[in-house]
Amino acid sequence: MRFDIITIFPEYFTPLSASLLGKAQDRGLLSFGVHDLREWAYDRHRTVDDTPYGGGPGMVMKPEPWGQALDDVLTPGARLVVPTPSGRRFTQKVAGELAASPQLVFACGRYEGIDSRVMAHYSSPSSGVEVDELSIGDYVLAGGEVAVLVMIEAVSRLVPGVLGNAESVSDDSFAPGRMENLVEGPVYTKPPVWRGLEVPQVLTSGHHGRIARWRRDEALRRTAALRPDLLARLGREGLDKHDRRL
Ligand SMILES: COC(=O)c1ccnc(N)c1
Repeated sequence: MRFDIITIFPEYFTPLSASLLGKAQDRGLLSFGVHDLREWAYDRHRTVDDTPYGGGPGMVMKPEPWGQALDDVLTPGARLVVPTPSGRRFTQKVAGELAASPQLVFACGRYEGIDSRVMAHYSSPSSGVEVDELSIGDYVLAGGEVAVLVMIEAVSRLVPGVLGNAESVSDDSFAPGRMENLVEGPVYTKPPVWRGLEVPQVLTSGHHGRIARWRRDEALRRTAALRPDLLARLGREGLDKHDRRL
């Protein structure tokens, strides 16, 4: 899977060569291209922004450099992702959708945002590109770069082979299927007792059926306590025949 990022702060993306993502690159599972938008700003001062039409504070990113950059970077079938607080919510489900794309191109906006004609241009059916304006939560950042790091990490771990065999995404919080609209329960490792606190006995019973039931109960309990909004979405169809007794 190919990720391309267009930004005026390419240095934000040095973490991509670290840990999980670095190893996945070495194994050829993922590839990243980080591009400085100013490479496509052809005026003497390499200008990428200007004052907003209609007045108001701040600056808006000019369409010309973005159009040149995106024409060069986008390939057929790519998805153009524009991180913005006004976008649709980025969720585990959306991450799964994006993980199916051959190429994701992220346009990192700064200032008051990117001239809206850029998204309109690439949203037209003739562009052959799908445009997603996505938000990682209800708050505003100085630029889209941090949001892109969040989305790249959430998406790339879903790409087959990126996580080791020992790790599975199917039991993650929010994972489609049994965990959709649920958060995971508590986890434990050695030592068996720590500062007088013991590991729940069921987890050392070796009884896999009971352990799975306990984990499901704890996920429901934790979701009810911390994310009642998710539990409301779970509905009757999201519960299995044993859940009703909770
Ligand atoms: C400039 O981008 C943002 O402020 C942003 C992007 C994605 N999600 C957000 N919640 C904010």
